Amino acid sequence: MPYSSRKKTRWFSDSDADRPSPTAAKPREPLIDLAGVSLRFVNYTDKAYSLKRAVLDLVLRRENVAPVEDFWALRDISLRIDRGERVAIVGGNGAGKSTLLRVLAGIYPPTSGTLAVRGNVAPLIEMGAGFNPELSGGDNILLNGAMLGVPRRVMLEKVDDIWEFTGLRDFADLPLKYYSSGMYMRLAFAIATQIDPEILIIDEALSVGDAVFKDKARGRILDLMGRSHAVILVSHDMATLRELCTRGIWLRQGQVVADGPISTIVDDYLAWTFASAG
Ligand SMILES: Nc1ncnc2c1ncn2[C@@H]1O[C@H](COP(=O)(O)OP(=O)(O)OP(=O)(O)O)[C@@H](O)[C@H]1O
Repeated sequence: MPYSSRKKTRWFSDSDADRPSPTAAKPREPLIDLAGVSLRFVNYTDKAYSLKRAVLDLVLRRENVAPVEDFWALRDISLRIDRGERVAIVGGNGAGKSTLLRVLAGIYPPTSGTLAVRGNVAPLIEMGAGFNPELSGGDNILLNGAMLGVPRRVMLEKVDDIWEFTGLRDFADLPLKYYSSGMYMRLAFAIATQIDPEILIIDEALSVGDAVFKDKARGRILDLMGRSHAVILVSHDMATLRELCTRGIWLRQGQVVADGPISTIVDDYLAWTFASAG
């Protein structure tokens, strides 16, 4: 993935990895380091801003005339994730969880602050976003593989596994536009998980497909988690987070309100949720 060109993102070098930790007896190896990361979305809020006015602005070369409203989805986030950690991000709707994952995956560059990442990142986010509905399932496997940076030769070796896993081999030549949404997600999931990630980022991907496929998908995610050096997981399923994660980070309105052992964070978050609901 061509993340190295992204602004404000520093990628650790191998020499960083070799450097002994000056403090800890058992060195902790940082894989992700965020310092003061904030992210601003610019929302165009003026409902009266019409196409006609946009054309006039263009013709008259008027700039920035549509009123905009800044929205800070992440505010001053500093955190470090070490090798071996399995981190859950919890928080209510709109707290900034998915946005934080996208920053970690290099999809959104921070507006301010710095992000350093060591290792290749596999985001199970927006799976199938690069699919072409006009192409067959088979062609989409190769296309998606290329987008994930997997060489065609390697992807060809995986095709059989992908069809086996999805159970959709009979539909390999069918254009994707004729797949049901469940079939589409199965294929997207199978392709996205044909990778060998160092850092695994998962956004609510534990509930893909029908009951049978869900079990298979979960098994595959557990397998990937076992092979990854660090995992960052977003889910509203607190029981799953307790089971799979070691550490929790609680986000509220784009800020970290608590960071600690998973059981403490889930307990505190649930207590706060019920207290604020009642
Ligand atoms: N592309 C965007 N443009 C403008 N605002 C956005 C954009 N993406 C997200 N937001 C806003 O940023 C805030 C955080 O969104 P985000 O999707 O990160 O929340 P979340 O914690 O993942 O929520 P949920 O649990 O509902 O999925 C929300 O207020 C959302 O409306």
